[in-house]
Amino acid sequence: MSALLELQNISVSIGSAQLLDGVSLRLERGQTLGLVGESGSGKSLTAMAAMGLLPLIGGHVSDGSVRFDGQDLASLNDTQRRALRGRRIGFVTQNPMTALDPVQRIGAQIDVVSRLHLGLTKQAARARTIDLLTQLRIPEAQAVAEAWPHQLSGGMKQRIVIAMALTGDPELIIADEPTTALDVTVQAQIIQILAGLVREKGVALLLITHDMGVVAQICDRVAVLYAGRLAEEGPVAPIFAAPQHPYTTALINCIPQEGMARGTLRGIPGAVPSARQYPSGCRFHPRCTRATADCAALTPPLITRGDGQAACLHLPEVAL
Ligand SMILES: Nc1ncnc2c1ncn2[C@@H]1O[C@H](COP(=O)(O)OP(=O)(O)OP(=O)(O)O)[C@@H](O)[C@H]1O
Repeated sequence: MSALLELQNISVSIGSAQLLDGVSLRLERGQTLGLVGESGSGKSLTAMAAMGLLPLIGGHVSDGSVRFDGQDLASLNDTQRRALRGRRIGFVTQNPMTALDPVQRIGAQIDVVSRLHLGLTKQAARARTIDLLTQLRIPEAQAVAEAWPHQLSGGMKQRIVIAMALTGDPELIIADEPTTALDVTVQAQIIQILAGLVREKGVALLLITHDMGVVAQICDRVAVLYAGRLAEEGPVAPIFAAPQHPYTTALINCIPQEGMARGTLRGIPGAVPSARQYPSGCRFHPRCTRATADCAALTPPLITRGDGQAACLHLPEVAL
């Protein structure tokens, strides 16, 4: 059976800038794939490519293909692509404020999605809205449906956005840093809600995050992006036990350890280069502790390691 979502060697360009270079991902039904990397590594562009949304920002897939349930997105017209989003693919954005209309009551905003995608009557749509809110353990669902967005907390608003993403009964949910705008205590609840949807409804989840701790908690596989290229990809447990790529190691080392004093959060020295100034060879080499002269000259190919792959000229000798 084909994967639910498959990106095969895609490159993405906006104008003359090539922003993604040969990225491949596979996501099976009922699985969670974490897509990680620092800000600017290409996570959001990958998500937009997966949803066929690149034209919105003037971008396009310049090489490779994006397949959903075996179907090449490039072979669909705009109407078909729109039907796919919202119906079979649900999207949860970073900031619930931008996803909700401040001048419409909550219920009306969710109703409209199921009327549009499922063709439900007004009454049936409202019943479905209440059902979805209840499934997301929102107390007093009736009252919340009558509320305005500004009356709800940030965490509650993000649950509403998740409810909207679920209205079409999607097979895939793409969540782009869904907890960034929320308080730390609420972040864990939202992550648990998403993990629950995978467990209970069997949806596939593409979770974009820069939090490796969350990846370790709920993902089956992880894909590590750096400067528009895949650094490493594979099942979570072996990657955390023995990361192959130095960038993955650096990201794992940034996870705050229990008992660590506040303010001692470690970062990776240096910064992700901008797309117009990608270094030659391995794009991570200027920040890499393992780099040699070769790393500045040669582009490392992706090498299969166990059930995963990593792109480094100096992979550890012992595979997983
Ligand atoms: N519309 C655009 N036009 C030009 N360059 C862009 C555009 N969108 C993104 N980029 C560039 O593409 C690269 C990847 O961006 P992307 O937003 O995918 O990163 P990200 O990993 O999602 O970061 P963040 O965590 O900050 O959302 C960056 O160098 C960014 O500056």
